[in-house]
Amino acid sequence: MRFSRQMKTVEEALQALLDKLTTLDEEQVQIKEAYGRILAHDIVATCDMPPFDRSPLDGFAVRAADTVHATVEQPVRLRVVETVAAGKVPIIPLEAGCATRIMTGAMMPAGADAVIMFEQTENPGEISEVVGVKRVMRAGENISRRGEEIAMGSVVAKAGERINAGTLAILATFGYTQVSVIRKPRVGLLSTGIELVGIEEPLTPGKIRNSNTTMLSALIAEAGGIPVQYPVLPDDLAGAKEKLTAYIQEVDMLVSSGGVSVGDYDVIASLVDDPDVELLFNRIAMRPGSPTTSLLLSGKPVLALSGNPGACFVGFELFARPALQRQGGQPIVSHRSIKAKLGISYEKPCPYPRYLRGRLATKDGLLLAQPDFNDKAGNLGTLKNSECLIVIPAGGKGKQAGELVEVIVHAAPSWREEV
Ligand SMILES: Nc1nc2c(c(=O)[nH]1)N[C@H]1C(S)=C(S)[C@@H](COP(=O)(O)OP(=O)(O)OC[C@H]3O[C@@H](n4cnc5c(N)ncnc54)[C@H](O)[C@@H]3O)O[C@H]1N2
Ligand code: MOO
Repeated sequence: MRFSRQMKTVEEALQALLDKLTTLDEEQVQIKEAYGRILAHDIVATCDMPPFDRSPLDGFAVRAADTVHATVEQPVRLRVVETVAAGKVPIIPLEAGCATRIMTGAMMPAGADAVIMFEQTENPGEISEVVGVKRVMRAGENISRRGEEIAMGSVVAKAGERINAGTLAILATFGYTQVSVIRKPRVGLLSTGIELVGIEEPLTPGKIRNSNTTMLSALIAEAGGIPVQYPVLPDDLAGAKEKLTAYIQEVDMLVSSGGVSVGDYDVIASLVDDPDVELLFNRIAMRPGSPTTSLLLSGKPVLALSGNPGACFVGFELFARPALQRQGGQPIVSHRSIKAKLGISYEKPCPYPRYLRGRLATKDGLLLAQPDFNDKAGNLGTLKNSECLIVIPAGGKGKQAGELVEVIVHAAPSWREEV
């Protein structure tokens, strides 16, 4: 059975997983802790912005009608009745022949309908009881009107958006001290295999250090989840299943690495025929990571990635990140691929689509996708350089430099310029 199961395409497998996932519930966080979180609801403006008519300049609030004869040679002289600083309320309504000295951000006095900047008046550096206006003003000129940017009640940020510095400026301006966000998915992390030793342990023959758990913890945190690390799974099926069943009660998803192929000690693989699990997929038409498996245990998802670090990384990007995005209420980023020109020919034949790690670069202003040739599934030295997955379609020919390829961007591109 384990050797004959039908393969799903990457798209079919991802859909099968996403179909089983729902967005988690919401929680309230203080605005100080909200950076990077996902909004659970639309945010509405609680007042107009600006909240009052204000001056965008340091200058004089005037009545435009008073300035119709003003010229540089013959300025119109107005009596200065008051000075208004930002934060103060003007008390003297402006009458004909008068002006109010006004600072940037200060409230407009009643009766004024324009602001002239200091630089367009006589003796701009001087504080005097009379101001000489050197040009004609239009009614409404240089006034930021109440609500001109944002009207009270309008939606200023949408559910599902990630809170960034700009969102925080909006929340602060509208007086939100707390905000409802989607709870972060708790992701249990497991690895399998008695060859694995801890980072601090010495290497003895046959052993390697467990690098996947540390790598996956970072990827989970980066994707908005909370990694919860569990001990390496025992390599007997009954023991492993018991542990998995206990761990999954404490988290929203389990992600494991290793033990999914057809080896004698592949405990996750042995679970796929278990009547207590609902198998979503097992073996995918892709390279690397074809043994990637997913199943539901106690109704919650287990995503079993390949043990090979390169395949584990690619499997995370293609399946775990979208799954976390779905649970975390975010848009599914891998559904949006872009097209770029392949920078270097990739001619390795492959019966399945190949997801090459790579990076985005520019040459003469054009976008290039540069594959990483150190792409054996067991290699890990260049995982740190990956910012995208370049899709090479199945078939014997691969793709030539300059051909358009599909690219799934998973990290902020560095846009290095190729020379
Ligand atoms: N007869 C077959 N053998 C294999 C097949 C196959 O189809 N038929 N598929 C190969 C492919 S493709 C892959 S990928 C691997 C997947 O193996 P598993 O996911 O079961 O992983 P393991 O066998 O446990 O380990 C593979 C490799 O990765 C190392 N590893 C495991 N865990 C970690 C970790 N946490 N940190 C660092 N490195 C880890 C492990 O020592 C192995 O070297 O199977 C092929 N075989
Ligand atoms: O997933 Mo295995 O990498 O496909 O080598």
